[in-house]
Amino acid sequence: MLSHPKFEFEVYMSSQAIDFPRVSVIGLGKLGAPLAAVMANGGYKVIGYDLNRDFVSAVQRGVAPVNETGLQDMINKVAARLTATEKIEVAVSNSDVSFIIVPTPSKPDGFFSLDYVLSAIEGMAPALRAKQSRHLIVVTSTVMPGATDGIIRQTLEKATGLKAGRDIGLCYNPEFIALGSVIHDMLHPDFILIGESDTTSGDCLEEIYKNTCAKEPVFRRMNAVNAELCKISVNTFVTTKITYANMLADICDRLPGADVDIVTTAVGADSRIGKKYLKGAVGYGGPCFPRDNRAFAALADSLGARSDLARATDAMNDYQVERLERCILGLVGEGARVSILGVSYKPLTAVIEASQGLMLGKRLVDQGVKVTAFDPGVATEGPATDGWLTWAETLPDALNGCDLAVVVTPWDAFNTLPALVPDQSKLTIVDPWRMFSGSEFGNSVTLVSLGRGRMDQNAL
Ligand SMILES: NC(=O)c1ccc[n+]([C@@H]2O[C@H](COP(=O)([O-])OP(=O)(O)OC[C@H]3O[C@@H](n4cnc5c(N)ncnc54)[C@H](O)[C@@H]3O)[C@@H](O)[C@H]2O)c1
Ligand SMILES: O=c1ccn([C@@H]2O[C@H](COP(=O)(O)OP(=O)(O)O[C@H]3O[C@H](CO)[C@@H](O)[C@H](O)[C@H]3O)[C@@H](O)[C@H]2O)c(=O)[nH]1
Repeated sequence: MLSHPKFEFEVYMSSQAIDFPRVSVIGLGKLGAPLAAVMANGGYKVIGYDLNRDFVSAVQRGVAPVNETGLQDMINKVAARLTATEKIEVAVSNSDVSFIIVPTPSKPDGFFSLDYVLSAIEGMAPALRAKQSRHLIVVTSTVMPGATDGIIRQTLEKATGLKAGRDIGLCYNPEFIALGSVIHDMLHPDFILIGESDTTSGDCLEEIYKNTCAKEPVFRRMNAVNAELCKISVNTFVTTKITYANMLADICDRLPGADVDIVTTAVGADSRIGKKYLKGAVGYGGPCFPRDNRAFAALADSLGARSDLARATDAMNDYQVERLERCILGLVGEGARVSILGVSYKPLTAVIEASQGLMLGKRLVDQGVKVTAFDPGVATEGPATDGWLTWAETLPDALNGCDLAVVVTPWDAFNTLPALVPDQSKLTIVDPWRMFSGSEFGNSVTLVSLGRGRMDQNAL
């Protein structure tokens, strides 16, 4: 269902196996499964472990346990070096380095929970205690600043009787990957972030990445708390940048003659700012970005520091759904039929966590609008919405009989819209990503491009 662009990982595949260190990956989910494959691709012998037996069985059979671009192709190539086990002690005793990549869900106070990480460490402890050689534990899950050298270290030392940094290595080593391009991002990282308990552990990780990345990456090595703060800072900074572009788009909506793309293209040409993640459109979603500013603010609160910027970014991101809703309600009346095109949080993924499309749909339904949704990447039965939403199986079905369609996720598939809209039907298309210029559609279609000032401000 999802299109899989080809990445050039084939040419980097190590031709010979590297006997040492052997790698285990604890948690074979959206991040862990690709990491296991990339480590095997770099030449390492890799053994995976997951509580989910289906994932273990999939890896044992050479099948990708999660849907990620290029993952199955890579698993096919590295099958001889990649295996999995249902026993955590087998994973630990057959490896020298363990990457822990289990969930760290947000708690109501904004902090990330360590329950899964600590439970994984406790599960590993008997096998770690029994080992004759020094093991390296690498926490890859996103954790709060202070966690690795705090409760994680204490739990590890208590459960194993080993001293971290002396008898056993402990590193924090988060990945900067985006879903849909995880393998590409792992092979071509901007930098590798290592928070280390000791130089030997940091050196070991550095050596691993020299073999697994497509070319020698930039390394940033530091203590764990700096690395933890760095990870969450990258995400909060980038979300603030996206939000800045969205704020400009909102202003441009209301400013006749203004065009947010022209403004952000020029602003992004300043090398201090840069053009990436500067598209004024809809709010950001997904499993990572929306929670990071809340965690950052919670951290600042706990320390007595101010976090106005993180809170403002979070609040402004919430406002983006309201902005879209207001625009749509200004264009259609109660009882109208609105189609939401795209509920995945971005193209090329089926993930619907913090989906702008679903949040918009709920708000519109609450206002008496009849809402249908379609997404090229989400299963045809649609997400569980307790029936408040009608799910269309195809794009033509979604357009059939609707008064307004809004492109919330800019899937390439929506470029076919002009060819699908029947000439005679009256339809308004709201285009926050400015995929269309207007000339593609016949006279029966009203195109509302957000982020471009219009003389008609009724819809805003
Ligand atoms: N997905 C991303 O884009 C992304 C990016 C950067 C960082 N992260 C971070 O990586 C971590 C994992 O995220 P994910 O998206 O891979 O999650 P996921 O839910 O897709 O996968 C986690 C896996 O861990 C397994 N698991 C849970 N407890 C376990 C245990 N005790 N032992 C073994 N396996 C266990 C689960 O069964 C699951 O398969 C989180 O901290 C997340 O914040 C994710
Ligand atoms: O100019 C942009 C770029 C992205 N987005 C939105 O931002 C969200 C996140 O997109 P993306 O960064 O592609 O995906 P994620 O998989 O969420 O990855 C982010 O979150 C991960 C988990 O922390 C980090 O590892 C990555 O570096 C970080 O990019 C999506 O809703 C996008 O639509 C925008 O709104 N405007």
